[in-house]
Amino acid sequence: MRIIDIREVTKPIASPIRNAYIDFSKMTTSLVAVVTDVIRDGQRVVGYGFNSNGRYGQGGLIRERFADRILQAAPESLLTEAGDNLDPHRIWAAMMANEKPGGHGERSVAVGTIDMAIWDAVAKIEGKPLFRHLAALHGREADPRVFVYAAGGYYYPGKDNGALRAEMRSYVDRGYTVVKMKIGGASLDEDRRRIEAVLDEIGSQAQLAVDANGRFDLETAIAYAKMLRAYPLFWYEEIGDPLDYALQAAMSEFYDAPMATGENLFSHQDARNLLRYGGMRPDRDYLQFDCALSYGLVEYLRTLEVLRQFGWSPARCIPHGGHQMSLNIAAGLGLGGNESYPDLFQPYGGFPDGVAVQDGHVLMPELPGIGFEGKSDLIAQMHALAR
Ligand SMILES: O=C([O-])CC(=O)C(=O)O
Ligand SMILES: [Mg+2]
Repeated sequence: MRIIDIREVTKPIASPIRNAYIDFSKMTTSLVAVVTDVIRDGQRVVGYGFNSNGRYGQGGLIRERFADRILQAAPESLLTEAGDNLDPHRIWAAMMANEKPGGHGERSVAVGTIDMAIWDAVAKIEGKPLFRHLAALHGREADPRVFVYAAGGYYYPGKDNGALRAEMRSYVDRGYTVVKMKIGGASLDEDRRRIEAVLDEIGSQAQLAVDANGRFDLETAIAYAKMLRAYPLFWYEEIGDPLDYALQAAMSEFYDAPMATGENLFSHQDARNLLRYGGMRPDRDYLQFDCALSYGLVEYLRTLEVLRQFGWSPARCIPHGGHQMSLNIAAGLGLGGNESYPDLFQPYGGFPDGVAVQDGHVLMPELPGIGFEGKSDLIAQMHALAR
């Protein structure tokens, strides 16, 4: 059993949207295929991965460092002890040979993308959905019913509050019970009007989360906290710079209701610093680490271990990114749910065809691997790369 090829291509996921920090007019993602020599049900096993959204394609790093290290390793050194499957942990170690610690820049995205494809292949070789395989590995009961929330509410050229209301209404009509919108890309007064418009639209049918995308300094963060605490928000997200743990810690004095952060922390060491120094509260706050951006599931398992050491439940994790990989981790390892972007970043995000949101939850279908084969627009792109 061996990996015979790793292919990658950069794909556009551009749209005219803007958050408080960036626009997505040139956004891309890397799509990766890990081709094995294993045959299951008459088909070659190929694992697929991509890197969520927000960090652009990582083809240079994948081509120049990480894919070659896997392809050049002795094939048997990448297998489980029993030799009956690929071992994601050993493959991870091969990828990270000769990489210094710290400075967790975007190599974590390149590694996370390949890691997703490896786990897809592993679960296909097992002939199981990844969430069932993960639950079995960890001696847990899988729960195929996963909470999802609808992320959107971006700043958009020409979009007024009427269009924002219509967008949020459409999420509620599609079964979501929590919706999210951007803040910090307009004045505080304008954001207040946007929030009030959305709250008026969704009424008691759903709750609203707001996301500042790391834009605020402490003074602005506090000014917004004083405005926001008048509303019954689901969470106040990524308030200041992702690495400014002192700012995050200070916010707990000004904001009692739930806060969320972590989508731009890319290692278990950074996650640990957040828990050590960020004043996050395990009884109400949420952690949004996205494995696709942060060295993959092999590293995410280390992050979950850090959480355990600090007294946090995995149920406080609702990852960023809206991809099926995190859905599987949620269903298999008991995360609190997953993000979803009903109208963005297609075909990469979302659910297998026919999976509908009901009462804010989806039911995972029983597809081998991550489940990409169940999403026709996505698997068409994947098959074009390798099959
Ligand atoms: O706008 C983005 O970069 C995405 C984001 O923060 C989120 O989904 O929470
Ligand atoms: Mg965010």
